[in-house]
This record gives sequence, structure tokens and C-alpha cells, in this order.
Amino acid sequence: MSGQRVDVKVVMLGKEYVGKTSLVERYVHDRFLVGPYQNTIGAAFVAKVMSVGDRTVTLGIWDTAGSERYEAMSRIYYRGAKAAIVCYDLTDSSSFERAKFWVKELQSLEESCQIYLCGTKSDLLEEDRRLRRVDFHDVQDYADDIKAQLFETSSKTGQSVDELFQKVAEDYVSVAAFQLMTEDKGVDLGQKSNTFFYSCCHH
Ligand SMILES: Nc1nc2c(ncn2[C@@H]2O[C@H](COP(=O)(O)OP(=O)(O)OP(=O)(O)O)[C@@H](O)[C@H]2O)c(=O)[nH]1
Repeated sequence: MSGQRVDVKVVMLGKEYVGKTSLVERYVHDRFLVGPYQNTIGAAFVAKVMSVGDRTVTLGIWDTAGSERYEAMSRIYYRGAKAAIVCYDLTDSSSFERAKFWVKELQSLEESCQIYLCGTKSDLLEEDRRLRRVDFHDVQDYADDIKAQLFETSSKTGQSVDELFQKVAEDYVSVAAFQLMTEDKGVDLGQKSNTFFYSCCHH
């Protein structure tokens, strides 16, 4: 990947064991690793080239360590990120509290970073719905408040994983097209709609 231009810096944040590394593994390599859990130390980087319409977008994904021991390091990795995937485990309410901590951090220190909330391990709920510890509607209300998007995923089955990263790339393309348009042409912001963002990408 060396020398390749990254279009979107994406950072994975969330409590340890929520499944950040597994999400990246599923998305980039389409696999789910079984075996003993290995916590991430520091952070890991991977780049993935994908398509949005007729455009190619390269996501540069920073998978941070969830352990509070590495909290200061995670701050280094989210600096300048255009997107943050803030993960929590649907079967662990304390992980949602930790997700809120990261959201507050991003809101105060990285204002222009788009936040995606991701509830992980949804396959466990398919097996037994009583395992759910984080209510979908509560999180949806919270997501609306903070202008974030919400996904519930399973890295084991692959549920909604591609959709999540595809949305990150699509939003980047929309915002980049919008910025280009307003910077170059001094367009009246009040007149733009989402449809227009997309049409301008296909020049
Ligand atoms: N059933 C199920 N287990 C999962 C899923 N995602 C992750 N796990 C398991 O949860 C454990 C932690 O997953 P990781 O991906 O290593 O978690 P992490 O958030 O990267 O952890 P840190 O590196 O410590 O921050 C592992 O045992 C995974 O196999 C999932 O979608 N479903």
C-alpha cells in the first residue's frame, strides 16, 4: 500500500473487545477469525480501495486499541480523521457508555469528523434476543441528537458490514463534491440538495 494516496482517514474507536479488529477483518478480507482473542496494541493500519459510482475511493483505516491503557494513543490516531466508526457491543451496556465518551471527545476536538455508531455482534442476538443490553431506539435517538448514523453489524455473519463502510465512502464523495463546488464556484449553500451532490460527481 506504500505510496498510495488515501482519500478518507477512518478511525475505529470503542472499548476493548467490542470487535473493532473483527469489523476491519470482515470488511477488508471478508473473513472472521476464530481462536483466542488478541487485543490490539497501539493501532493497526490498513487501506482499502473501493468504488462509489464511477469513482474510486481509498479508505485508510486506523484500528485503535480499545484498552484504556492506550487512550492517549487513540487520540493521536483520530486526529484529522474524516470519519470515526465508534463501536459498542450490543451485549455489553458499559461499552455503550465508552462509545459516548469517544463521541464527546470527537465533538470537542475533531468537530468536522463524521461519526458512525456501530453496534457489534448482532449475530449473538439472533441466537438469543435476551442478550441485548443496548436498546436500538435509545441509540437511534442519541444518534439523531449527535447527527451520527447508526448501524448494527455482525463480523461473524457479515451483516451490514459492507453497508457501513460503503456509507462512509459515499458520504466522503458527497462532502468532497460539495466542497469543490462551493470553493470553486462560490455557490449559494441554501440552494443545494443531496441529489445535486451526486450529479456533480459524474462530470
Ligand atoms: N459472535 C461474535 N463475536 C465477535 C464479533 N466481532 C468480534 N467478536 C469477538 O469478540 C472478541 C473481540 O474482538 P476484536 O475484534 O479483537 O475486538 P477489538 O475491539 O478489536 O478489541 P481491542 O483490540 O482490545 O480493542 C473476539 O473474540 C471476537 O471473535 C461478532 O460480530 N460476533
